[in-house]
Amino acid sequence: MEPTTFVLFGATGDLAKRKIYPALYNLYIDRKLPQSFSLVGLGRRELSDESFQANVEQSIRTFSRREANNSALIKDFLSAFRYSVLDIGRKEDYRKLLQLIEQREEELRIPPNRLFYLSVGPEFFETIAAGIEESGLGSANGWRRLVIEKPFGHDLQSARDLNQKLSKAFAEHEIYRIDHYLGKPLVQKLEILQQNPVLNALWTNRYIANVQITANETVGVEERAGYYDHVGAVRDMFQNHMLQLLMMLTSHLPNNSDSEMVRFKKKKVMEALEPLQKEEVSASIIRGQYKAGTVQGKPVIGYTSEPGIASTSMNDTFIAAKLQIDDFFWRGVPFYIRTGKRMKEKSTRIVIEFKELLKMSSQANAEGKSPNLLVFEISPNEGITLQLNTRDPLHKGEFKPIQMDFHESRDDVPEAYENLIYDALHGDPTFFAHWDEVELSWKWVQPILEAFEENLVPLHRYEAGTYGPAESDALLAKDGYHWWFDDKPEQHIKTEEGEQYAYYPNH
Ligand SMILES: NC(=O)C1=CN([C@@H]2O[C@H](COP(=O)(O)OP(=O)(O)OC[C@H]3O[C@@H](n4cnc5c(N)ncnc54)[C@H](OP(=O)(O)O)[C@@H]3O)[C@@H](O)[C@H]2O)C=CC1
Ligand SMILES: O=C1O[C@H](COP(=O)(O)O)[C@@H](O)[C@H](O)[C@H]1O
Repeated sequence: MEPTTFVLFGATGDLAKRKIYPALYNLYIDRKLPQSFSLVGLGRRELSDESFQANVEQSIRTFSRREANNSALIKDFLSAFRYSVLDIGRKEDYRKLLQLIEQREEELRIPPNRLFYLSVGPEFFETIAAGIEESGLGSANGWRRLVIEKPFGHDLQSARDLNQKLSKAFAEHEIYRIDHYLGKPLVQKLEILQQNPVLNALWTNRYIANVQITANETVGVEERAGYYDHVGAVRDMFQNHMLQLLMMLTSHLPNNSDSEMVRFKKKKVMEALEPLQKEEVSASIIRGQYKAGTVQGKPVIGYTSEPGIASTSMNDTFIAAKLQIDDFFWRGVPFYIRTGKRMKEKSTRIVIEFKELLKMSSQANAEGKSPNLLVFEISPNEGITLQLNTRDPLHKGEFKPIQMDFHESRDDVPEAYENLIYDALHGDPTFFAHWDEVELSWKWVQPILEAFEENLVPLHRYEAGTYGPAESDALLAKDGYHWWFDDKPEQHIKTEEGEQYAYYPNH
């Protein structure tokens, strides 16, 4: 890998501490960092290099997925870290930064390949990009890359404005927009899995009845009231992570697709997504907000009682949607997507429900029948399960589902940020959000934002610790479906051999 200087804006912040330093440490342990690697951390706080390194050490000891207990390794890792005070609005600080970076590049005898990572609020993106451009930080004789965090805009117009400003300083191929769901190992596997001939043959409306994409969280608004109350589930999760999962699942990638092909195919999916009209949003979108309840045995307060949230807030903490992709492969297949806070369990998964093509010979035997399902468990556990219908000849040919399971041990699974930082260091944009996708996502979501704003969609209060409002179940029931796995205990069916695990609905 090419020698790199990693320039980290927001080096004293929460994201750096919880995600970026642990990811870099794990890459270092796996020998996946460039041989010549230098990091310059930036923030307004006055820190010496030594105290910055001590903070980074604390972060990796607390948050790294691998134990950080080898002092020699930690010392070597930290030796690459330097700190410089920089106020984003102060031009002279960029010139000072340039001097420091040039000095480090000279010491290490490395070319000026610079990765600028903006782990700061989006209100600073434009000023930083301009500061990099004007100071000469970005015009040396090496490559430069800009890694930015979400949120990318607040709506379609603000996203376009932001993109236009960034593109004054950086070309699209130099911009790496992080969507951490694209870094999750199983999401990355979707690219390859759908090219597998076994799955590829089934990946159409001929065999698939419906697709369900769920990202349920047990946490509430936490300490992020100021941010979350202005974005809600629709902007925080749906416009980015959920639509990215949809694109990754449905893009029909040809074998050996490169990043250009991945982007092209994802864009095609977004273009084929049937648009919503503002007035019709309430027919296919369910908006919810949690009230007090019990999550995993602990009583929790309702959203409007959370610190920093107004008692009159109409913000959405849950959204469920029915989408249709109008193309050759997916026409007629409903895609149900939901995400919410303060739900019963933490679970991100995709369920593919297959059509029942073979009629059961006798109605009696069809009792307990369940469709064939393919389940991608994305987090917290990673796995793939295929549930197939079969009959048990020993028991009057009764229906009996069997499961084929693959599960990854959690210790072996790299964190999303490890994968993404590694790709950015490598210059591989496959798992970053291209502007075309971001713009099309905002465009699709825009009528929902307006309908919410104008209160054209009812806000359903749901009890914390449940699976969201009943209207979310009704959205599927209208089509004769239900959300899979919403009630774990009923997933155990009793057979003569004892209790067996099977995927059963809660009704
Ligand atoms: N935290 C998380 O889990 C996630 C965060 N994000 C995104 O990542 C970004 C960073 O979030 P997070 O780390 O939580 O934020 P924090 O508020 O914890 O940190 C903000 C950082 O920005 C720096 N900063 C703020 N103002 C200035 C300024 N004027 N000049 C120089 N530095 C400044 C702060 O340094 P100092 O105070 O020293 O100046 C600090 O290092 C945001 O865009 C957020 O939306 C995205 C996904 C998850
Ligand atoms: O981007 C975000 O994601 C997290 C959920 O991420 P996960 O990896 O734990 O599934 C969410 O809590 C947060 O509100 C949102 O900003």
